[in-house]
Amino acid sequence: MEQEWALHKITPGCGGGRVPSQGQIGRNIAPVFIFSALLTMSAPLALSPQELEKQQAAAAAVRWVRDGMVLGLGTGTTSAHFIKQLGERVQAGLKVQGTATSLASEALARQLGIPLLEPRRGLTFDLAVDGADELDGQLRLIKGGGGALLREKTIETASRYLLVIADSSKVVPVLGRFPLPLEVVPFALPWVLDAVEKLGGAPVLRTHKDDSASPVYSDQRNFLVDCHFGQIPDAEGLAVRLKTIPGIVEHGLFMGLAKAAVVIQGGVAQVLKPGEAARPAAEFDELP
Ligand SMILES: O=C[C@H](O)[C@H](O)[C@H](O)COP(=O)(O)O
Repeated sequence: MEQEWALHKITPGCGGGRVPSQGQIGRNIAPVFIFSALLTMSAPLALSPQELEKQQAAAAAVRWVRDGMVLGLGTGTTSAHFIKQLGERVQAGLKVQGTATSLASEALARQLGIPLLEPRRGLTFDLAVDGADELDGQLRLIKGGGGALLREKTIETASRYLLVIADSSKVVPVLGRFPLPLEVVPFALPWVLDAVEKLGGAPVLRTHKDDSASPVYSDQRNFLVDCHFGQIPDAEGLAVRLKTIPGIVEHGLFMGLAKAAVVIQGGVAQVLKPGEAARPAAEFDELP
């Protein structure tokens, strides 16, 4: 299925192999529907400690959404918690509109009754809320573990405020533990792999977990390549070099975009801002 990646995440440091984040799910079943069903089942599901942290970060963020906001809706498991909680507020009367950063998030938002806006000239966003695969103290991000990096960077560049929501595992001193995702035009793949190796990376074409001959496609029908660079001390420099390689449509380094992050630390939702000490999210009545 085209959207299978929505429930699969690559595992840091293991050659781009991916694990289902909702258990073993058959490839022939649309994951959006499974995920939606899980979110709407009446019997409460036991969430793992990590899922509870994601839910907690999402709850802190949804508290700052106000009537009239135009929202960018992120992709991934943490964003799905946010969309679900936003949907509850919309059902309770909150007036917002949004554009989703993936077909999976769009389907979830639509199912929950969140009004959606199509891409158009001049459309900007008051607030984008999205997860991340890694973030450092300057709020540099690695994103794209769910394959949505191109739409995410597009929407988040058009947003006045990007708020990252993340569980405690996502904060790192230096980016690079998580392999850097690239979206690559299929024709260009061999030369992109050569060029990334010359930059010191170990690129791996993302394939389906149960069929390593079958590449994962992005929503744009491009390939996804996960690049192990080890620590990335000069993320800005690497981003510039990746942009010069023909066939790389986008890379998963997001710099200078996030205004703040809500991260769970010691069980408490903390606000991180670039280069500042953490403060409890509960101290902020409005966006930090
Ligand atoms: O392409 C996917 C996105 O960049 C996600 O926001 C990122 O992978 C984090 O996902 P999760 O919240 O599932 O850890």
